[in-house]
Amino acid sequence: MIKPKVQQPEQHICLDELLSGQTSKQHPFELLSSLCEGAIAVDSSCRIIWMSPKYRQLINIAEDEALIGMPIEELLPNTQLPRVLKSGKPTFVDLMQINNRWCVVTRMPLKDNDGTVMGAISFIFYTDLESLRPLFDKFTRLKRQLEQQKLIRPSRYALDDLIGQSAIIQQLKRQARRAALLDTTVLLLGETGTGKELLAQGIHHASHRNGGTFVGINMAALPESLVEAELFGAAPGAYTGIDKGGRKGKIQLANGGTLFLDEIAEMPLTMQAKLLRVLQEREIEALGSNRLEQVDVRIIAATSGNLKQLVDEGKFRADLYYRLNVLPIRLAPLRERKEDIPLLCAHMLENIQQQAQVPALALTDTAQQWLLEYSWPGNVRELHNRLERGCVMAEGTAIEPADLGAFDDLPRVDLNPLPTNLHETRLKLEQGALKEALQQTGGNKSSAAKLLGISRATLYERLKKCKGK
Ligand SMILES: Nc1ncnc2c1ncn2[C@@H]1O[C@H](COP(=O)(O)OP(=O)(O)OP(=O)(O)O)[C@@H](O)[C@H]1O
Repeated sequence: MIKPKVQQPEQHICLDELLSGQTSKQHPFELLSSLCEGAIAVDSSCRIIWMSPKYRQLINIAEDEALIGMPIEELLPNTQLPRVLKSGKPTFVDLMQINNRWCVVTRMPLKDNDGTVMGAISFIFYTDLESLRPLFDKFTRLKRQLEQQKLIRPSRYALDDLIGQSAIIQQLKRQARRAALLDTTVLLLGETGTGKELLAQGIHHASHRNGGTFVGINMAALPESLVEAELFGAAPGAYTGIDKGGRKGKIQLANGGTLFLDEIAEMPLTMQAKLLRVLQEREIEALGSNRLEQVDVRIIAATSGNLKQLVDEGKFRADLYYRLNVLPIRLAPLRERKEDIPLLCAHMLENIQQQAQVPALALTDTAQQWLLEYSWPGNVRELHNRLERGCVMAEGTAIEPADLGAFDDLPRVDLNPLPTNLHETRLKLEQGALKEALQQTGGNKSSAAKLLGISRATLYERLKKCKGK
């Protein structure tokens, strides 16, 4: 059955009627002005054609200041009236901050009898938001929840996402699978960028807790004053700015799931005592509360430092260290498992090229060779960053060592034209020649040595000398 078309009432004001006063005996703009807390109208080019006295007061504009004809965006940079003009559609209820006061605003297009948009008008209906308090409270609560959700890092990775064929990676995966079954506290030890967070997510994913939440928090990124409320939550009224219902901490948010404490060595000593109670008693006490709450979380902690040494120096609680160190798992640096580099590169290049929608770029043989020779202080994260850089910098169809930043840490050659120490000058010239030769040969050390007329061994020795400078 064909439904009859329902005519929607047009939601706009007819400008001709408005300006000719046909809508009322009173001047139409005066009528509008009396209905609300302020109103402003613009023409089709977004210039002000009228403003009510109350609106002037609201934005602190003197009565005699001439504003007619001025582009509205010069006066109110955040105005939404241009949008209404463009779309020809009204916005009925919007919140807008004018002079630090929240206002409820309604905006309507002004149309002529043919329906052509000739301008737009904005009405401020409320400046006292007390009557809207419940709506406002709900808005604030939802906004805060959203912010908290953003802080919760969802478990996006499974153990299969850990790339590598080396015996080290295979063993790491086996250890992680066993840890996932055991539900005990795990301590991940490894340099920056070795994949500690990735592994923590993988363990959560493979555990019976995978229906719960994975909550990650980086202790190094939190100011000390916020650690307690962030981790343990805060009772209502614990300090100003806390919601009526109090605030949940990360431990509560991870209830039933896994809490990942990254850079645990940075945790302040006072908080270490509270964390110990979580591990021993499985209970927490929110900031400003004297009530204990039971929690069921699995803790995975991680550090790139030496926790044992911190214990010996009195900077980390020994009892907490032993509680965390139940199942330590070491993640080897990339330089100890270089055989994983080709596979990692293949996966990463595919991802980068897919995401950036750029044509496929391969690595030249010399670039591959350089990747295997480099020491990778930033580990897998650095590998990813260098490949991303390579994809951006490559000029031809393949990525050269220079595109990966291979020669960045060779010192810059800056020759002083004035006579100076002969030894220094010779060294600088030598550095320049080495850098130039490597760049010309795309990083191929044998070719560079040939070009310079020295042996490969001498080239290595000179390079070492340059880096030491
Ligand atoms: N074996 C791997 N396979 C695939 N990607 C990896 C691997 N290891 C690390 N990565 C990637 O490298 C980046 C760094 O990993 P992650 O953040 O887990 O390291 P981290 O050890 O927690 O670093 P930090 O100590 O600096 O926080 C991430 O993008 C991660 O996905």
